[in-house]
Amino acid sequence: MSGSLTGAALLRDATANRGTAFSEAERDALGLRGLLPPAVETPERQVARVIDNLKRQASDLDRYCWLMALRERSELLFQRALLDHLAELLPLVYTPTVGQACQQFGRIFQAPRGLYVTARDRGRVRELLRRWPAGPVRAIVVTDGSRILGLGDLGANGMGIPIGKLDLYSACGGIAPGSCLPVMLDVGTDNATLRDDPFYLGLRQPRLQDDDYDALLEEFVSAVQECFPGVLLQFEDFSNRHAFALLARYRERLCCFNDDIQGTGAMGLAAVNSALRITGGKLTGQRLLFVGAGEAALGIATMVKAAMVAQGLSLEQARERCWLLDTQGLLVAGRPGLPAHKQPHAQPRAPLADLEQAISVLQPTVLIGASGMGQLFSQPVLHALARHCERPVVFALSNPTAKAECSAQQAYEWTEGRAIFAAGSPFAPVELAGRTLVPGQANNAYIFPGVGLGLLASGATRVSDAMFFAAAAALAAQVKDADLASGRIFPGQDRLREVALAVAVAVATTAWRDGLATQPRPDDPELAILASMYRPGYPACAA
Ligand SMILES: NC(=O)C1=CN([C@@H]2O[C@H](COP(=O)(O)OP(=O)(O)OC[C@H]3O[C@@H](n4cnc5c(N)ncnc54)[C@H](OP(=O)(O)O)[C@@H]3O)[C@@H](O)[C@H]2O)C=CC1
Ligand SMILES: CC(=O)C(=O)O
Ligand SMILES: [Mg+2]
Repeated sequence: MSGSLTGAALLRDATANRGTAFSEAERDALGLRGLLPPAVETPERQVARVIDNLKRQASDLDRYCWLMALRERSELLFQRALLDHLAELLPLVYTPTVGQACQQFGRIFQAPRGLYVTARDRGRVRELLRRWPAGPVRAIVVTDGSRILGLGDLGANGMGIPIGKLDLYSACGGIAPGSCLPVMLDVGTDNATLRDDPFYLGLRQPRLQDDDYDALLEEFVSAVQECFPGVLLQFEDFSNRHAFALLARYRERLCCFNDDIQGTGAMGLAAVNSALRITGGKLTGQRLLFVGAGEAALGIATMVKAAMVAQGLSLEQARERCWLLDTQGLLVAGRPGLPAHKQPHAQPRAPLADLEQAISVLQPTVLIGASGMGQLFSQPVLHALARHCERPVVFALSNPTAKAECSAQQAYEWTEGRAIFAAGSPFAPVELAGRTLVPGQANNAYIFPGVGLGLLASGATRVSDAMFFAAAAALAAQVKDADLASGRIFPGQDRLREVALAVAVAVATTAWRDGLATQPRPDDPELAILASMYRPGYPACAA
């Protein structure tokens, strides 16, 4: 309960309000009688009303708005509905609808949420952070809005992403919403359409560059360390112009990680390993072709190569099995202007210009799209893949749905139902030749909530690569034979909380093993972490 609030003030406090679930006794003790309709309802009945209302909305964006408005009335009911209907509501608070919400952010804006630190706040960032009213902050998700899903630079509209990611921290990772802080670093936007949009809510100026950008980031991270000691900082949807450099700069300074590089890396490694349980192949025998050579692709390629090396290949041999293609063609050594983050992935061979040619020549067994470009996996591309590979693995990781490199229907149809398909955004099962094929959702949502929980449970001071390998193994171990039998390489979204617990135990165990923890190791880590997880319960009021 929020302090000693009573009466109308209590009903207006979103963190404390339970609406019609206040009991008869609470209504008397808290001065609520007369301010509520007489029915006393169970949380289940309240959630049923939420679902009923959502069904009656005209569009998913309307459903998103309805849920955000609900949260302004009762955070508890919002969280309860999300937890009880995770698979159903995930596509609303997360991809794909959150993408639309970000695009329309200024139009659908109802109430501020989270913290805005802007280019104009140089010199007073600490002051802003100290202004945050909610309880002790344990987890921050921060973006600068420069690469929101596959939608590009959305400036301050990108705030929908940290909000959505933190909803999953609570619903899946069991981290209390009151200790989660979404942050928008508004450094301007290079999206001229947005800057001209009358409803745009961010700074109408070009993005800060170079030293000015770095100085604001430095001030922000220092202020975070000072104001919220021990906090976990997740970098999200920064463009690759800064993402790799920021990770390198800060990973040894505080407990932080980049979800798009590292979280996606762990998810991708687990996804490939799960798919191989269907094909019966070995990781060291695969040839992977990534379309895209940015954060997601390089995050996965780095982890896959390390896993191949751990299984006996030399780094050189592992490198020869992972090919990357970007807007300039295949990543080959000696290509002029290769940025530092791409260099370790370039291959000493003649360039190949296009995807179809690359497939014919390299004959990949695993094709991974992380390009942010919808429909790149055309019919000829998937035909070429299926020609040389009996069970091709096809991951269309780009979000939201319209940016997927192909749909589930296309992946199955164009490979005669032989593909093992998963996508970043959810796709419905596909009926083909009398079979029902169930695509998995290959999204870092299967990793980051558990990583966050494990880091906080162990009080980790730093986030290590070993933690992401442990997270990948824990996720892969959660995949059941029944999932694979339907073609789905990950557990259903309704099991995301269970998955997060398993990932958290693996991450925390790594922190305890490697001397990165500040919290004592409990006798039974799984039981202790489970007990620590937030549940949107309705305890009796201290009346
Ligand atoms: N499913 C999941 O869990 C995740 C999905 N994603 C999604 O992946 C996508 C990419 O994200 P991220 O890696 O961070 O973005 P980046 O901008 O870092 O990388 C995009 C890459 O795609 C390349 N590319 C763009 N168009 C083409 C094309 N036509 N042909 C070949 N390559 C192309 C770019 O080439 P160049 O380098 O030459 O510009 C770049 O290398 C986004 O849609 C995002 O939503 C991201 C993280 C997690
Ligand atoms: C899933 C995710 O992090 C992305 O698409 O950026
Ligand atoms: Mg992201």
